[in-house]
Amino acid sequence: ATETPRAGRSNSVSSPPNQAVDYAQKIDVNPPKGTRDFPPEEMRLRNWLFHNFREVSELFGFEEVDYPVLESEALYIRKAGEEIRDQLYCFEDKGNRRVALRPELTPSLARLVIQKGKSVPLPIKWFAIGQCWRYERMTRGRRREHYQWNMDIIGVPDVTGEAELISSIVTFFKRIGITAKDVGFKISSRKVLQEVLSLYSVPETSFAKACIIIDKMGKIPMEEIKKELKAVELSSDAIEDLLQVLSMKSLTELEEKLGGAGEAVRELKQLFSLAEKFGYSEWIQFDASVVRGLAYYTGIVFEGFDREGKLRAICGGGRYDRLLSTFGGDDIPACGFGFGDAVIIELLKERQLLPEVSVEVENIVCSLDPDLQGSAATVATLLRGKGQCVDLVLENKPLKWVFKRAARINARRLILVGRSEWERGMVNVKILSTGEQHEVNLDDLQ
Ligand SMILES: Nc1ccc(Br)nc1
Repeated sequence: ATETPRAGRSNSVSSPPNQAVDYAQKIDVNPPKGTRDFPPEEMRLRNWLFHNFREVSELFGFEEVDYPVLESEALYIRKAGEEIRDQLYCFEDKGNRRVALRPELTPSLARLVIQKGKSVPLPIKWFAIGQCWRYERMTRGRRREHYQWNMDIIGVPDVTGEAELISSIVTFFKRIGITAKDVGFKISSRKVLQEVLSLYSVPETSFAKACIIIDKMGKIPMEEIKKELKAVELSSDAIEDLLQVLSMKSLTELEEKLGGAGEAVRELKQLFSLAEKFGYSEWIQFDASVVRGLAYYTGIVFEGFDREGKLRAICGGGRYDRLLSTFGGDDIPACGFGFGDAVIIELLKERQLLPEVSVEVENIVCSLDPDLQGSAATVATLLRGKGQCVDLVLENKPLKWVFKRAARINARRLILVGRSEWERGMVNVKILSTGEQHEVNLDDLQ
């Protein structure tokens, strides 16, 4: 007898032939398109990743929060042409409410901060790990859900906020074995765009739209970028100037263009200076082409990238000083980032850095005599009471089957409850790695 893995569970208890059964249509056992199951091995890897997200967040003094995966659609109705808006997983519920599966966590955070109002003193430092959704035409075969780790600082206007957030991500990367040779952060500021466009009479409403268009650089042809920028009322001169600035990779170059008096250059210089103090200068670089694809960013923006250039952005974030006021809240400065659960795993695979997350159980307990099943339960409960993990064999199985299961679950010890030993208050303990076996008095078992 072996512990036979079964492709799909056959109906072990067959219904009696004369009983009418409704032959339900065989269901599709795969999860909905674009979504994932997390069977044990994948769940252990996910738990390992989230454990590291949590450990770093707590190391930085952040408190964990969460919000409903279902939110009012109104949280996401932004008119800047964002992909996140086009792919909103939204519908009308049975109460005729327009609702959406959250595509990101930041609007929920803004909603909760406003709800809490003065009852939560500033600065707020919250983190969350939540599943986010998009309705993507499956033609592109991309996922429709992912888990995002977010850290946000509300109420700190200085770039010390952004510097702290980048430090937390660097700390995370170091914890899991990623170095500055593997990844870096491209850093810029939307104030660069703002200061260039301020040289031209560009309507205020064009700014966010222009950012979303520019974020598509490298993803769609440059001619299309220019066409879309013209459509949001940027003149040809403004576009040429903008594209020239966006190609800049040095703060010196930027300062020559914008001068040193503006906020954009001053804040970026301050951030790079703080990076020295935090000790992560080798991880960051100025790159004016970084604007990120969310309309609400107003200042510093950054994204983590893999230096081999094979993968999509690993994480991204920035300052969003206007989001709370656009939701009717006070004018409170804020910054934060989002870090998805997919690209990082691809990167770890690429770098052979995936952790060993095998299942490990301290004890497997079984009785060889059907009359001693209860005694085995007593032994299991005694060990569990001492904090020991026990896999209790719940049916009368041959020893060969027990050994096979013990090997599969990586059990360290096999506790055998046999009649003659039990009558003497003893059990048989076998160390499975060495085969060493000895009798132990139940009172001494630990
Ligand atoms: N916003 C968002 C949601 C879900 C996935 Br997968 N990617 C991006």
